[in-house]
Amino acid sequence: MSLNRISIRQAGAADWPQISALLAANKLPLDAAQAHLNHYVLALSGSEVVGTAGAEVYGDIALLRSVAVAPGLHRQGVGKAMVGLILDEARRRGIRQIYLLSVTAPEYFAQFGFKRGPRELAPKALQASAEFQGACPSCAALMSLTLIADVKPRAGELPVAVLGAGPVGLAAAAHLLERGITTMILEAGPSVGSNLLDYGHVRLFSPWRYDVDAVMAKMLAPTGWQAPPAEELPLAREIVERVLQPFAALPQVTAALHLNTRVIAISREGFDKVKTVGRDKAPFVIRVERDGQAVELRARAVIDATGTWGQQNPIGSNGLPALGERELADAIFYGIPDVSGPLRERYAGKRTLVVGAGHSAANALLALADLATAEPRSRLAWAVRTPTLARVFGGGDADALPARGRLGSQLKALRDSGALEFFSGLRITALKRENGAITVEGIDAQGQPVRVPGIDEIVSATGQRPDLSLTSELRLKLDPWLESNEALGPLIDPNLHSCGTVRPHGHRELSHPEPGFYTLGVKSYGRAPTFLMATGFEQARSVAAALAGDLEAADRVELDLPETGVCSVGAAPEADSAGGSCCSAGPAPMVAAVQAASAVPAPAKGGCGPKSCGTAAAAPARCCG
Ligand SMILES: CC(=O)SCCNC(=O)CCNC(=O)[C@H](O)C(C)(C)COP(=O)(O)OP(=O)(O)OC[C@H]1O[C@@H](n2cnc3c(N)ncnc32)[C@H](O)[C@@H]1OP(=O)(O)O
Repeated sequence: MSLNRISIRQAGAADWPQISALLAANKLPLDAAQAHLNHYVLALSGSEVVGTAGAEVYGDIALLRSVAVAPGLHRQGVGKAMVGLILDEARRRGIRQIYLLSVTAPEYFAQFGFKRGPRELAPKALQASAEFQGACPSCAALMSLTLIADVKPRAGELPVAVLGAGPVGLAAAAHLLERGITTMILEAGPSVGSNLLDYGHVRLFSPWRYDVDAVMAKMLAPTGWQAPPAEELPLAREIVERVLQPFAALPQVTAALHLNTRVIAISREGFDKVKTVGRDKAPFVIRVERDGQAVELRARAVIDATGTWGQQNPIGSNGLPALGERELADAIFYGIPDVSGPLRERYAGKRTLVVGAGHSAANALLALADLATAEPRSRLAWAVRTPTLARVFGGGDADALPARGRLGSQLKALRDSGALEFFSGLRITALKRENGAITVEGIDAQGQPVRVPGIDEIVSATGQRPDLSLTSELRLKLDPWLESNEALGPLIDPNLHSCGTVRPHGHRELSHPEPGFYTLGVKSYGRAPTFLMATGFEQARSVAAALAGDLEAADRVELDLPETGVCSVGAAPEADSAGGSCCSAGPAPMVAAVQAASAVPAPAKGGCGPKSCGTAAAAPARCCG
């Protein structure tokens, strides 16, 4: 930023001598300022510091202080530019309220919207700060400015609740906010993208261009956010770091986002599932657990984008936990363990059985194979329920997502190399602890009993299923076996399709007999393992348009998904939802986005005034600020 020949930049530790000289010349306190320099900005004329402003940040509140401009440059907009910058950065950081103490310039700060208030009402964190503890005199006026208002819907206008702050939930929130719809995002985890972070080490096979929702990108653009390289493949955690966290830091998103808020159940106010008359007018009631307390929130519509990651399928081939599975839980990892990172010791030198035929299993097997190379005592076994492996190995070079094709080809090469014991057509029925190891029991493709003794660890990559307990009091229409939205079932049934192309679909397919309730994202596919993040973004666009009453846009669904290269005509060889088939792009883990480095904007920077009381006209000896 430059005002004629004045430039403004963030302060650094090396700037302290010039900053302290300017503050002292303006009789502003130095106490504790140096500790907050990372939230200070400077105005420079050449290399000379001619202005400064700073903030002390305490969670989601801040104290503006140290606003000073060299006398020869007063009233040229330097102060305004610095304060404006600090307020913008504070909003971006999610600071809800900013305070200041000033003796000389309350009227000056009033032009930014700061209002005076009783000093006793300042939050405790500020009361404990150096300025409140004596650096500013007791007569300094307390002023405050609300940067992010709490989401309180206007009378009669309840928010739309988005359940889940993963990529699709946040995309839905982006589309709703863009349309001016009051939105409330409820996320069980402590961070946005909590599920993605669970397998953050996994490289996804969809390049960035499929992994960033267009409206999220549009909302991020004014912050200086840079889209990641379109053709690069992200790690799962990079999607969180490079897209979801910067998006969540936008003030309007921060204001709508409730972390650590687990949805327990959803119903309609005053209506159980049976009662019909007037049902469509009744608000939704969302029961959540927050800080150990059950709380009920109201919403005019609900978008369930909670995914399926929290509900891992069991190992038993009949969909029930294998006999003994629960008792052996400490030796079973459900998902994709980070064997080259924190879990290396758990698997090094062990005999590990991977169960599952999807991309998650492939990732786990390839990582364990690398570990076995480094730790030759490690041994690897792989069990799949299907006797036919064409879909497991995927379309290779014919796959429109090269990384997805490569994953299948690498897995085939590993199997062909003999580096692993391979059990195809194994339907696991029981797990037992025998002689200090696990014995796996099952039936082979010919119906003959199979026993695999001597397993130390099991990685279960058998896919996920939706948690339907949240919605048991709502009227949903689900596919009887996929538990997907009913209308999507025939489009994605792995018994019928071996192909990744899903007909474009939107709000109509995603709605239920329960008016105002939509299932989006991986959960809309139920147990079908073929969901792509890009599908979810289009779902979000269509549903937000429908909720805004823009049916023309809502019905104009457009979806261009990459082919798998293993499309077959007619029925697929065998349905096997275990851990994501090679249809489409597999479960969310394998599908999403890019690589990292936090794109979260730099923290806010920002001061009290003279250190003693008196009127400004009397030019007090100590200013505050
Ligand atoms: C929270 C704290 O930091 S409190 C400490 C405040 N700082 C001080 O007291 C140090 C001495 N003062 C200064 O350094 C400067 O005068 C500042 C920082 C208050 C203002 O910076 P400047 O760059 O001169 O102001 P800027 O150009 O941004 O704004 C000018 C406008 O504010 C108004 N203004 C400037 N100072 C004051 C003031 N003390 N009270 C009321 N209005 C003021 C001017 O009338 C002008 O309005 P206009 O544009 O309509 O003419």
